[in-house]
Amino acid sequence: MSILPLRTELIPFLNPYLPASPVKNGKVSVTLTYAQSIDAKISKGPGIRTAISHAETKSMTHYLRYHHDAILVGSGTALADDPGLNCKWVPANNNYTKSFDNSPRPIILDTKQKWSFKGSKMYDLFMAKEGKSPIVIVTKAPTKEEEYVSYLVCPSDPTTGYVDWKELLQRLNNEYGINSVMIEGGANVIQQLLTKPDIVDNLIVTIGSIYLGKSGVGVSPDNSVELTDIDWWKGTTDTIMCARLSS
Ligand SMILES: NC(=O)c1ccc[n+]([C@@H]2O[C@H](COP(=O)([O-])OP(=O)(O)OC[C@H]3O[C@@H](n4cnc5c(N)ncnc54)[C@H](O)[C@@H]3O)[C@@H](O)[C@H]2O)c1
Ligand SMILES: Nc1nc(=O)c(N)c(NC[C@H](O)[C@H](O)[C@H](O)COP(=O)(O)O)[nH]1
Repeated sequence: MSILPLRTELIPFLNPYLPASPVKNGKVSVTLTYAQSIDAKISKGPGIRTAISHAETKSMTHYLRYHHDAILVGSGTALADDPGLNCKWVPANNNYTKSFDNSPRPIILDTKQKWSFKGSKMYDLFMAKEGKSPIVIVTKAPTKEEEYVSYLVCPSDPTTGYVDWKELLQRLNNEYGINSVMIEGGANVIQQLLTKPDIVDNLIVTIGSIYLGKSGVGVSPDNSVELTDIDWWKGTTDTIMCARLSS
């Protein structure tokens, strides 16, 4: 399925929030982005793929993907949404460029190896040369290894079971040459990162005109979080907020 043309005013609006090039102080540039309802839910319920945003802001997502080396989601999102994580946006006057070249490298945080590449939308796109193959983050040597998948073993904190974001990003930079990562969810990943201004460089939130109700999956950080460098764009049914987490 193709995407709507990008609304032209989104280009100057997003420009200050795109990854720094070249990277600043050797730090991998991280963009945290997601779509939420008016009541701060990102899906109708656990594991339910839910359309929140208008097609014009979906095009923005693909434009953002074009500007990042990699795109990361948690295993919950990979399992619930079966996302393609490729890039369908092409620069104007460039009919030649292929989705494969423009697409970021998918990264799946799948410490328990619950997700399979084979049979996924990502796999079909990779086979059609319209998307890249994933890097799967595991915490110990993988119990099964799939063809075309790269496994990155990152030790985890024994109490939380989580890998350390700084270390993970450093390894992605050192071992895969990744300088920028767009993080698209889901709830668990977003919650962690909303309180990490040292990791997240830019925050881009789409707010759709819908309430998803009490059984929806919400995102709300453990502590209050202040934002800086705030800007808003208003589309047909959505608004987009770009900001930075205050440190
Ligand atoms: N509206 C949106 O923009 C949007 C975006 C993405 C997902 N979603 C929705 O979010 C829901 C999924 O969210 P979720 O919270 O269940 O799952 P998630 O995608 O946040 O994945 C959580 C899993 O990722 C792994 N993980 C997370 N942080 C880790 C860390 N630091 N170290 C190691 N492993 C880590 C763990 O295995 C954890 O169980 C789905 O309903 C999906 O539709 C919505
Ligand atoms: N921008 C946006 N609007 C939404 O309404 C929504 N539900 C998501 N959700 C993000 C989530 O990660 C999705 O799974 C991927 O956006 C799907 O990605 P593909 O199009 O398959 O590549 N993102």
